[in-house]
Amino acid sequence: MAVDPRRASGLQPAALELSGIVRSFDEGDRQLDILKGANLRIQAGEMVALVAPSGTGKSTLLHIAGLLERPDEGDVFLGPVNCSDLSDDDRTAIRRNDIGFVYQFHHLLPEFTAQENIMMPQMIRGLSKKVAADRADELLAYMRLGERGKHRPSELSGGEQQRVAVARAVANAPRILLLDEPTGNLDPVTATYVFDALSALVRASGVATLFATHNLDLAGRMDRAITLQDGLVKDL
Ligand SMILES: Nc1ncnc2c1ncn2[C@@H]1O[C@H](COP(=O)(O)OP(=O)(O)OP(=O)(O)O)[C@@H](O)[C@H]1O
Repeated sequence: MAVDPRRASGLQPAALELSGIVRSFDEGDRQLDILKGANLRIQAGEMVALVAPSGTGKSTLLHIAGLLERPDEGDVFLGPVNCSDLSDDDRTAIRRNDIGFVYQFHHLLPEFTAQENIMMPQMIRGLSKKVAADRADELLAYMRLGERGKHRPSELSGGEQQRVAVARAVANAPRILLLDEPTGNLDPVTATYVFDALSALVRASGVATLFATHNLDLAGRMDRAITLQDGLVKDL
């Protein structure tokens, strides 16, 4: 795997670093320049809120950080590894093993129970059913969902579904956790409850977390908040 020599020596690398990210989209006869050299560093165990108006590029930044898209220019480092140099197969392996995603809508598999949904990414990784089930039960208990493991998503409340989605995202103990409006569909009390459970998990696991939200109360409870302005990351 490609290790960038500039990162392998000297200062401890950030868990996630975006460097000079440029991304544009063609819209008919004009070009939308969404990211124009964005830089961002997140340390292990750090929780960073991304708060910016609709259409400024939050999802685009998360997709690039999560190796779902390649930028037009710039580099994404996970620790010392420059992911820009990697093949699509290597990027997929990193995405599966080292990065967790949570979206506004839970995207749980409807025909499987909460426990099975949390087992799924572990079994795709090659862990045994027993190991995956034990880890799922541990995460369900951590998210205070111990009684809900055998329920299907349709039998859970919105807040419970999102807590299962968080548990699934961290099932493989990722180094990076990316959340795109995970509480956007929840009432404020439930959003706070989901956030509290997530935040305890982040603190306990040391995962580097980037959390896009419009909820300023939640943003204020994270280590720091950033925004996107004119295609660049700025402190909020
Ligand atoms: N694949 C694409 N093709 C063309 N335009 C795109 C594509 N992806 C995003 N865009 C455009 O880029 C801009 C930024 O989109 P993005 O989804 O990143 O914004 P956002 O800040 O996450 O917005 P929201 O808060 O509404 O989810 C929007 O104008 C969007 O229409």
